[in-house]
Amino acid sequence: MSVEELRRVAVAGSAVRAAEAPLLAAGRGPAMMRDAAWALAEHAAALLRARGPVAGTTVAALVGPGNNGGDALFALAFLRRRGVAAVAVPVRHDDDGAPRWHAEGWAALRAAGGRRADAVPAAAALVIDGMLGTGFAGELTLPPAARALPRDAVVLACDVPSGVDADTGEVRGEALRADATVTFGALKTGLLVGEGAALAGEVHPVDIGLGPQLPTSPAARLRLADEAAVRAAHPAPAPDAHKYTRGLVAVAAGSPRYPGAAVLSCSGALHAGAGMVHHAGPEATRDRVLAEHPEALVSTEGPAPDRADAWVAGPGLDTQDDARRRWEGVLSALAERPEAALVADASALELVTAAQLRALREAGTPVVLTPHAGEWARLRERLPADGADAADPLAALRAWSAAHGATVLLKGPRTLTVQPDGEAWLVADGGPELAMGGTGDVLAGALGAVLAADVARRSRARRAGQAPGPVPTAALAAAAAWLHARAGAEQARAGRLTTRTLPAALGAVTARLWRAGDEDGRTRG
Ligand SMILES: NC(=O)C1=CN([C@@H]2O[C@H](COP(=O)(O)OP(=O)(O)OC[C@H]3O[C@@H](n4cnc5c(N)ncnc54)[C@H](OP(=O)(O)O)[C@@H]3O)[C@@H](O)[C@H]2O)[C@@H](O)CC1
Ligand SMILES: [K+]
Repeated sequence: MSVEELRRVAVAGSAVRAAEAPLLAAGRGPAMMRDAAWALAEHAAALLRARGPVAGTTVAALVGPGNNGGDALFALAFLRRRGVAAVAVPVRHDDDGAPRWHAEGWAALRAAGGRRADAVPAAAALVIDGMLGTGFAGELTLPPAARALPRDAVVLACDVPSGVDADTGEVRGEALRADATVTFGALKTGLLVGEGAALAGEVHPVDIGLGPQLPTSPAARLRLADEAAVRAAHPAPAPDAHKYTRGLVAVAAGSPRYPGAAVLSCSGALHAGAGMVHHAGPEATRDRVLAEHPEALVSTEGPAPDRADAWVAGPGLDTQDDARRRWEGVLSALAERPEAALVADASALELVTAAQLRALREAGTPVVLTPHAGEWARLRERLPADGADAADPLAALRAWSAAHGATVLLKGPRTLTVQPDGEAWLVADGGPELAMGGTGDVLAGALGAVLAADVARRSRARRAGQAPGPVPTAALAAAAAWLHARAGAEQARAGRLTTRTLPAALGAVTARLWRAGDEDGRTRG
């Protein structure tokens, strides 16, 4: 893994340990620890500098029995040389009361003029959490010194907030919340998902030379969506584009009971760059869609099946009425053009069956299901899969996606997308501004646009005699979620609070993505 990739790819804490093992056996342990401790001290100094002068402050560390504590002790020794009063607080003791901690680390700190104490001094401007790292197993009961920290203490976690499972982000007992985490070797999945994400604060990966040893298989990595990845998944239209080469999105959404969903889904698709949107629905929703978007096509059944590049099905369908008929209509259309993609959202998540997913998989149709947490729980209950009830959110998604052959986009403040071969993406940019009715309808539409553009590009490549390769469904879904999250942030910045203006913000974000790509001289799709 390149240093650049270290910022964009996370692996399990246990994978980092496995990568360290051969280097430890080769005697590189002390050098790696020095690199880790140096980086930890640099980040600590940066945190102090943000608040005032570094020299003259007090920094304390809670120090555990293993190498995590060793990192913290060496970091204190480095800080001591910058004029910091460095205090080590051991949290484990032998029967005779002596601290159980990294002996060389303590020797280095003592030689640098640091001291030991039983509790974090009230004067500490910063507390380093060096209690437990990747060697943690089971559950943690916080030691008294950690429990006694003032609520407003600034905490910098060494590698992992103690008590967090670095593989899964689970906290089984107690854990210490951090303001920031400096993590060594690679970003660790447990810092980005589950409770770990909420406890780690800002996460800073540090290269300690493990790159070539880290796993490369998609199922062992979690990739972070960023602008470059999103532009690669959803590039600007080619200069010779016309409306069909940009992708036609068919939208089976909305009902007389929930007409707004049709409008919002169509808006989402149009503002994320669809060449054409065709709304399939009853008169009541068709009229509303046309009133908002005169450029949309509307009909009862949707476009001719060979025309649609992606179907968006589910938002605002009325399960009391004709939702099932409309859903089955979408599946029949897809059966006639299996290379078109399907977004199953909202009501479609209640309707879809295991047999339908199997048929879609066998036909080669890219499928993205878009549950939020509640819908995800119901989906797993209704359509079980071995391993899909794991407490580890990523493992559960991977198990379900592999079993049912569909990509899942799990919505939340941190959205995860996982495809059947285990490739997984994280979109960490979402904020509370998107926790509102209707934002999911916009996302479903945007996802339709991103998938349709990809399907249209592939059709063009096939016509040109090229083999376009497998559909990177999880990356495409992450791209849509990223655009949507950025649109939410844009809304918040502009002081707008209703979902009605979200599609326009999405349009601005998409246009900016494409314009910046032009300026970078990147190729077009
Ligand atoms: N090796 C290197 O050169 C490098 C290592 N690096 C650093 O080392 C860290 C990993 O170090 P590590 O393997 O020593 O494990 P670590 O996280 O310190 O904890 C182990 C101790 O925890 C204890 N313990 C376990 N569970 C517990 C529980 N539930 N409740 C209470 N205690 C529990 C257990 O003690 P036991 O209970 O078994 O007596 C064991 O002794 C890694 O995160 C990174 O910071 C980097 O600097 C890169 C170079
Ligand atoms: K720690």
